[in-house]
Amino acid sequence: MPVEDNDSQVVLTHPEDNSTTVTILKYGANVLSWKNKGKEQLWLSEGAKVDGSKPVRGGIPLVFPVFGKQKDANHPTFPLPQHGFARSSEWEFLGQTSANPPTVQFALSPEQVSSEALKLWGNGDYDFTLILTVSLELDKLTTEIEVENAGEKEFEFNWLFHTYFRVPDITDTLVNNLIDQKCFDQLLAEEYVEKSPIISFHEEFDRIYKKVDYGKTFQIIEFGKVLINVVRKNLPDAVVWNPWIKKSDGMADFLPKNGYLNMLCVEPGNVSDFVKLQKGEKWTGAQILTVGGEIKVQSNIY
Ligand SMILES: O=P(O)(O)OC[C@H]1O[C@H](O)[C@H](O)[C@@H](O)[C@@H]1O
Repeated sequence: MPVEDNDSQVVLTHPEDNSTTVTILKYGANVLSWKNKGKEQLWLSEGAKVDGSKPVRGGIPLVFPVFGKQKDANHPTFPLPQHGFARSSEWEFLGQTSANPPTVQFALSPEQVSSEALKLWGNGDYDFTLILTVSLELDKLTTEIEVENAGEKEFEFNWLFHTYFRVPDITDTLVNNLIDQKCFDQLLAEEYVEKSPIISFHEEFDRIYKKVDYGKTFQIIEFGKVLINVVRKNLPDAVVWNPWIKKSDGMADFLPKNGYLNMLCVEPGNVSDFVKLQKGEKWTGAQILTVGGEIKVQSNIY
């Protein structure tokens, strides 16, 4: 069975390799697991709630319509909770759109969002349709989002795939191709230009890399081997995050407590500004994740 629809989850299995699978929770349309040839690629907290009682800690949470907590009291996203409501709403499973590569779609529109949450965004005056498409290939997972303004009123939103990758040891993990990119360091609350040719992790890390050329591939590397390549379509920004000891200790659903050693978030999105959609307009963005391959060194001139 290439696609199984259980009550709360949808499981895709690659027709040519039954150890290549992806599991998606309908709540949040949160990818919980991506196994490539038997090897798990994503980190999911052992304390993650998958019963719809709170957003999932791990996998690929979906961030919409705001990233983080809005500071501008005049912006319509200001009343929303951190990272919006897409990750805490039950999405509708639309079904399978292709058998090979196995591909499925999920939808979110105001009917699926709690009326309390809806009211927190533009007084509930916005109408929208979100379609998430998840496609599983050998050595490759693609997640694509389409946002449509289905109402009368223009709205603005952020989008982000908050992808938690599983890594053997964060202290041996590197990320390349962010040199010379503008970034906002959320810990220092300062903007500067990244000068490291390759990023390493020795403490809490929380940076928003802004408007990075689409030709750039971010590679997660360990001991000279590429674990994952992250390619973006129409998602200019990337958040890189590891909570380290103190921050993960403060998150009740972050388990085991030393789990920060085995995870790294590289999160493609549109968060440094808002996407604006007029009535009837559509916008799409995607992340394309592939396993392995050669190291690519890309400066700003390549
Ligand atoms: O705890 P959450 O609401 O899931 O947010 C988890 C993290 O998301 C992003 O990566 C932000 O850059 C972090 O500042 C935040 O801590």
